[in-house]
Amino acid sequence: MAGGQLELVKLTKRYGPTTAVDAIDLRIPQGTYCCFLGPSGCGKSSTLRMVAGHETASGGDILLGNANITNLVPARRGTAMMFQSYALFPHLTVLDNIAFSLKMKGAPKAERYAKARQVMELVDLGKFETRMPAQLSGGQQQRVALARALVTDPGILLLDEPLSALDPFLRLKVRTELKRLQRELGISFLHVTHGQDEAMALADLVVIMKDGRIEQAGTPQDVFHRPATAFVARFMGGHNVLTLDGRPVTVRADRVRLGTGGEAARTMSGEVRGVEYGGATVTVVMAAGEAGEITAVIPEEDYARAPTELGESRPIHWARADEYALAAA
Ligand SMILES: Nc1ncnc2c1ncn2[C@@H]1O[C@H](COP(=O)(O)OP(=O)(O)OP(=O)(O)O)[C@@H](O)[C@H]1O
Repeated sequence: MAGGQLELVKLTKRYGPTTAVDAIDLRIPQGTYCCFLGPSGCGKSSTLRMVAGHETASGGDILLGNANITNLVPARRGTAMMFQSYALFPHLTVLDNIAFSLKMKGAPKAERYAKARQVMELVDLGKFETRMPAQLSGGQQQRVALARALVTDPGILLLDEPLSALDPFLRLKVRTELKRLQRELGISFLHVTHGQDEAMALADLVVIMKDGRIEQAGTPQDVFHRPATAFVARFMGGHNVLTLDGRPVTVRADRVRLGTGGEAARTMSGEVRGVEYGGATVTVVMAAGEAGEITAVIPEEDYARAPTELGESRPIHWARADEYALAAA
């Protein structure tokens, strides 16, 4: 399947009185790894389910390539979805689980198995073809689910929290594998996640949602270095959101330093409220009067030269060039 650009135009989902997705516009070029990020209930899954066709749109359009797929049945869209629960058939072998959707499409047996084996190689499942799902580890079951979604040659792969059931070690490993697969296949992946780190590591395009709307869509560098709103800055973490000279600004925590700065810096006094050792860095939380609470993340060797005491008053500073103006709330 060619796939092509995915475009959401004023896409809306209402459940009774609740507007879960509020007229969002988004363009995702072909071959993009796109992560949807946001707090619980912001509408990420509803958006994904509308693209998959598992949920009807209450308004707006979904365009894939040259086709308007808004009202097509899921099997006709050229999309495939990998579920968090994997949803494997317990009584079918790995090979039959993966070949199943081709059987539904009426493909002859030899063709289904050849295609299923090709996809199994892609996700490194070759030696498990005769196993039943119960005889596989969680990570292997997940690869079966992934292969099953890919066997129909989708133009877009949709993944709803695909890594959340895995332990941290496996999560990192599968994350790398997903990225490799996406690059190899050249199709877009739309991946819903709660994890900022996961989105930063995987995405070409990060879409941050809040209350059914897109708060910001951009590269990981865009959303981290240039958060559009206080919400994005706080949600991505690593930022101080402050009111300076009467306007909302953000200053990255790793740009704040202890001590007095030069002329190009803004220096203020803070009282040390907390110190947390983090290995390569030390996090110091200061109460800075009207500016509010300021967090500084300092390289360990800098901190070791002038350690702080709780309750102590200390000057802190940062370069004015590191202040980034936010849109007013
Ligand atoms: N089938 C449904 N019926 C009624 N309300 C629903 C339904 N599904 C979702 N909602 C509501 O729509 C809003 C968005 O839900 P959605 O599942 O899209 O959010 P989400 O960002 O994916 O959340 P989470 O991260 O918790 O999965 C929520 O307020 C939710 O309660």
